[in-house]
Amino acid sequence: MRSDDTIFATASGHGRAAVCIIRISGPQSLTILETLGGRVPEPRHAAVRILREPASGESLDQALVLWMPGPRSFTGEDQAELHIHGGLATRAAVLKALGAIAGCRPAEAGEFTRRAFLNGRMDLSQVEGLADVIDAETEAQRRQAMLQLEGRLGNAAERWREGILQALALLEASLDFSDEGDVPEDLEVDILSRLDHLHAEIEQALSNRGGERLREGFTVVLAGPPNAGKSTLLNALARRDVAIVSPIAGTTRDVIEVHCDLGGLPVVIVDTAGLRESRDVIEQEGVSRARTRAQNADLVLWLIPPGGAETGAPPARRLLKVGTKADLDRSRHDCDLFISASTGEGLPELIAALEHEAETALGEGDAILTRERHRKALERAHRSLTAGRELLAARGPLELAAEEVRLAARAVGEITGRVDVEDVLDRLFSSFCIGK
Ligand SMILES: Nc1nc2c(ncn2[C@@H]2O[C@H](COP(=O)(O)OP(=O)(O)OP(=O)(O)O)[C@@H](O)[C@H]2O)c(=O)[nH]1
Ligand SMILES: [K+]
Ligand SMILES: [Mg+2]
Repeated sequence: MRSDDTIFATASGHGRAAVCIIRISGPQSLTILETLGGRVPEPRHAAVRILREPASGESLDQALVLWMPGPRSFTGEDQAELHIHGGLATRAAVLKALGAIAGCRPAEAGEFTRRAFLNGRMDLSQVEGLADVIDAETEAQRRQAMLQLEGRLGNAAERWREGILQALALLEASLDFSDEGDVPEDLEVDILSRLDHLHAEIEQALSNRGGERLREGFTVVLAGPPNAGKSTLLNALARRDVAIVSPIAGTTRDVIEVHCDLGGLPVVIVDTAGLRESRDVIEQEGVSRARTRAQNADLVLWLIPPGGAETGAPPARRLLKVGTKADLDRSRHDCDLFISASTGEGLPELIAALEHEAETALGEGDAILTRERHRKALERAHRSLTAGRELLAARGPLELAAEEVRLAARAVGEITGRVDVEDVLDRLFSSFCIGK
């Protein structure tokens, strides 16, 4: 992979479509546009051109073309765009013509965005924000992703890093003083109070887990004895026939997931095998998977059919007891809610309860951290700041305190990619699709 190659890829989805957008980025963008489409339009002005196969002159398609010289482009390089017709043969013909041009090759996954990052057009947290904008399935996820793309996390991280570096500069200065056996006390007090402040801010950001959960979705596991009505409820919540329902106990074995949008919040509903002792090895596997999913869920709905026991629920972070088949009988005690998937009774109340639970867990969209990667980096920064403060307060070796503060700055810098991030890069960009 050479970074001075000119790369191209379809930026729109796969399959037949009215229009297909091909992005081109790199030093040859201008000549490629000229070779295929003739006269190049004004920068950032769309124009209609007939695209021609360079060798034969045969017309390939009528396209809308754009010329976007760097550095004011997405990647920061010279870029061109071809909006061609989205037929499969048209697309194949234009891509083939592009691939035949020397020094021009198909882009790798995430390569456009990688170039944007390397050219300083966006920081790593914005790159992730962009990925999240593309993956967002609900309104709350979209809003959070946009805030990250606009720099909410990146700006916070930069502010912390600068604050830490300022404290470090003061520490280095007092190191010089201490060589003369004379560390001004007010300087140390100043450094400590700066570190305290940063420590508290980072701690607050870490305490909010709503962002990561909003990205991943709030997980609700439907659990209960066989025939409790779990799959029937899943189908009712999904409003489609996702899972097989039958009067035979032990119908469901696999874990079945449905992504729902409840009031703009992402909720993943998970149907599982009925919990019981079984000699059937396949059912045993299903039951073991059900228990694992229940343990990791944000919420377990423990479904109790008429005549069923309220006990036997798997260990869970949070659990609601739901009496099912209320049309038949509702004599069970101690249920939080009653529903009947057949008559629809109690379903609005159940959905409202789920919305409320999701809202409480996902927070108000004010979380700054949205990924495990951010949390790991910030936790390391927090630990180093703690160690640095303690060393300073205990009048320990200043060199060691300074080293901890330096480590904290580096850890915070990983969030935006300002320091040593080669290993982070490959992992991140390889999760992108081609053409991004
Ligand atoms: N009367 C009535 N029957 C229901 C209701 N909900 C489900 N049933 C019936 O109960 C039986 C079992 O339903 P399922 O949804 O397959 O139950 P399950 O908990 O998924 O069962 P397993 O997958 O075997 O563990 C089916 O015959 C359903 O039609 C309800 O609200 N009222
Ligand atoms: K069943
Ligand atoms: Mg089932």
